[in-house]
Parts: sequence; structure tokens; C-alpha cells
Amino acid sequence: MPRTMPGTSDTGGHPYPRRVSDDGHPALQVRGLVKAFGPKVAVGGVDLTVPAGSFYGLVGPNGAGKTTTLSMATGLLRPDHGQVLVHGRDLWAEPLAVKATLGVLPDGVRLFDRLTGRQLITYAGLLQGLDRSVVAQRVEDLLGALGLVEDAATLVVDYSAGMTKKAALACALVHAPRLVVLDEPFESVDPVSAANIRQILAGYVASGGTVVVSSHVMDLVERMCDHVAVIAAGRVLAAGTVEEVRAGQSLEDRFVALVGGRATGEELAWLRTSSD
Ligand SMILES: Nc1ncnc2c1ncn2[C@@H]1O[C@H](COP(=O)(O)OP(=O)(O)OP(=O)(O)O)[C@@H](O)[C@H]1O
Repeated sequence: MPRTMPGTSDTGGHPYPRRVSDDGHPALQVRGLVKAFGPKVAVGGVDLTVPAGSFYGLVGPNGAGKTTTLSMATGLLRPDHGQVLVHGRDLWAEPLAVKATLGVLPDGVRLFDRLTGRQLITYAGLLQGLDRSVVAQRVEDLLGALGLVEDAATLVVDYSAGMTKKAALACALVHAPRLVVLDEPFESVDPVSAANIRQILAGYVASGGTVVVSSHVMDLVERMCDHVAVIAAGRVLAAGTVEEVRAGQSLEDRFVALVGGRATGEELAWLRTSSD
């Protein structure tokens, strides 16, 4: 069943204020993005249109180019070619102004991990130019929502992988951006925390925000997202609503059909312990 899009859904009762109506532009438009690392073409001409108010999944096998695409789409990595428009504004033409409207959870980027969790999120909010009292309130809200209150005074360097992910997510959300781009937000995160994060993101989308997530977990993307793009070898193989892309199959089956690459199981015969 198609999900109700923000703007038409009944969001009564949830704690997220409805955002100003969108400006008619997609939240994110990626046109002809290309990135090569030496001879390796990581992203070979990717086009994506992420409608405002959508929950958009980006899926693909290891090495498909998801992180490279999202890094270029969020101003972390300069494309060789192509254009990135965020709500109609050219990210690479006016990076500071556009980045202020973006929340980003990058994959594997070092945090200032000699700060405590509370300090790190506070620092992220202050860097975005928020008032100190606003930051203080939001930091406590985020620590509570993400289950980090007890560890708020612990140095981030001493956090587990999942706790670090949650602290980084809080940093991405503290300035209430219009678009959040999250690279593998659920990796290493326990099921209860993952459910809390999903709930936070669903509320954010219901209030008019836009979320882009990359994930390897097809079931999660199918349940959580209303749009999806399948990317492999640096190219988009399919994109659209989840219903369109899965075309009557489960998203996982469709993904395997599109991407291929299932091993036959014959390759590692030496690994079998029994001789028969
Ligand atoms: N800095 C780099 N230098 C050289 N090659 C790179 C670099 N970053 C990425 N690549 C290559 O580009 C390709 C795409 O990598 P990318 O990290 O974007 O894939 P991904 O889809 O995010 O993979 P995964 O699902 O495993 O995280 C891979 O072949 C990778 O080896």
C-alpha cells in the first residue's frame, strides 16, 4: 500500500511541528554525478530525484558507490562531474548556505571523540549557529530520545560503535535540517535503539522533513522507506517508489534479480569439513 505523503497525512498528536510547505523543488536532485579514484570509476553518472517529504532508501551491494554518491551529494567529496541541487539550490555553488539546511551522518568520518557525548552534540549545534539555550534543550532531548543520557558525560572515544553512531546521528539532527542524509544509520545499532531512531525519523518525515538512508537491510528499507534507488557498479539500476521498484516481488528478491552476483556455493569446497 502506498504510504501517505507528508502534507496529506494526519500527523495530529506527534511532537514534531509541521515544516513550512515545500518550495516545489525536490529535496535532493543529483544529476550526472561522476567520481573516479585513479582508474576506478566509483560513480559513473548517477541521477537521483528525492521528492520533498519522502523517506528515500539507497541500496546496493558492497562497493556499489553509495557512500561516494552520498559524500558528493552532501558536500563532503567534490564530484568530477555533475550537479547536486538541495531544494533547488546548487550545493557546490553555494556550499555554506546549502549545507546549513542539511543534516549528514557520514560513514566512517572521525568525530571529535575527545569530547563527551553531550559536548559533541552541543558543539555541533553551536557550529550551526544556534542559540546556546536552544542547543542545551535540544541536546537533552536528543540524548533522551537516543538513549544516551547515562553516557552523556562519557568521552565519545570510549563509546561502543552503536553509541558513536547515535551520537553522530544526534549531531546530524540538532539544527533541525530540512533534509537529512544518513549513511548506514542502523549499522551496529541495537534493535531497541533502531526502533527509536526509526520512530524519530518517521516523525520527522511526517512533519515535512526528507530523509535519505543507505542500508543493506532490504526488509528495513521496504518497511521504512517510500522511495528507493538500487545502485550497483556506480550506476542506478532502478529508482522510484518502493512499489514501483519491487514490482510485485519482495525488495530483496528484486534487488538480487537486478544486481545478480549470487555465489553458487561450489567455490569453497575445501571449507566443508565432511568429505562426503
Ligand atoms: N578514497 C578512495 N580511493 C580509492 N577507491 C575508493 C575510494 N573510496 C571508494 N573507493 C572505491 O569506490 C567504489 C565504491 O565505494 P563506496 O564506498 O562508495 O561503496 P559503497 O556502496 O558505499 O560500499 P559498502 O556498501 O561496502 O559500504 C569501491 O570500489 C571502492 O573501493
